[in-house]
Amino acid sequence: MIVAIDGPSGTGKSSTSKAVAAQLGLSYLDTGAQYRAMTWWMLTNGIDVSDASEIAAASGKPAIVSGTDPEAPAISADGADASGPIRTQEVTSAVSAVSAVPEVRSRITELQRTIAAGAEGGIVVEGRDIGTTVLPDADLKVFLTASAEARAARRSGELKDKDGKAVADLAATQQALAQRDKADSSRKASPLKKADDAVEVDTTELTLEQVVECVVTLVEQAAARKAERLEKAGQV
Ligand SMILES: Nc1ncnc2c1ncn2[C@@H]1O[C@H](COP(=O)(O)OP(=O)(O)OP(=O)(O)O)[C@@H](O)[C@H]1O
Ligand SMILES: Nc1ccn([C@@H]2O[C@H](COP(=O)(O)O)[C@@H](O)[C@H]2O)c(=O)n1
Repeated sequence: MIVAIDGPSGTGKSSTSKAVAAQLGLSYLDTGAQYRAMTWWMLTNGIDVSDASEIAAASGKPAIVSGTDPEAPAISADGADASGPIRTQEVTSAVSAVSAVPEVRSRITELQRTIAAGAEGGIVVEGRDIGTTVLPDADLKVFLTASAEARAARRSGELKDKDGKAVADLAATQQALAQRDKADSSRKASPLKKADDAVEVDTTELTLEQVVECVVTLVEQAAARKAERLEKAGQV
């Protein structure tokens, strides 16, 4: 089973994909982490991330390696653990500019296809263009959405001070999410977009557990349809 989960920022792609993969014994690939690792490597290696030609020229240099265990996702750039640094504000602010460069996308798309092809027991791949470009023949495509307010509340709820009090400014968080979505949806190369054959799940009013249950059911139904098709074709 190849499952593609796409959607805008903060809709629950990572949390849902990890939980679905863990529950169904599938591998898991966080493609946003790959773009973030490329961005982190560029920032720490003196690449001017406002210059698309400099980004393009450097895009083939770092070795980006992703783990696919949903219980322990891992990402490294040139052998250095990138899982902490890729979540900094500096990387989040620069990643859309880096990921818009076609040379970056073709390099990372190739990595993603190689990983998906090697995942013998099946894989859940989450990102922005998995159903449209990276894995257009996925067995199931899901497009997660949620209102701008719900997404901002979820994201700002993650940032707490030492006493556990939320510290993020909700309006600023909402604006930052909107800006990133606009950049990701309006770029020329493989923009964020729902695939025509994707199932849209609006998570605004759902708990994470309900979203996971819904996607697990969709995967099971897609697996049953695939088994039936293969049986009819005499391949099992
Ligand atoms: N249905 C839900 N209800 C409430 N909170 C949720 C729900 N789904 C996810 N969350 C929470 O929202 C936050 C964002 O989720 P997550 O990181 O999975 O989103 P994402 O779509 O992968 O975001 P990004 O694209 O920015 O990486 C997390 O704190 C997560 O626990
Ligand atoms: N398939 C993808 C996945 C991600 N991106 C870019 O990476 C950024 C970070 O993604 P997160 O899911 O970790 O927030 C995202 O804003 C995109 O710019 C992408 O282009 N394609």
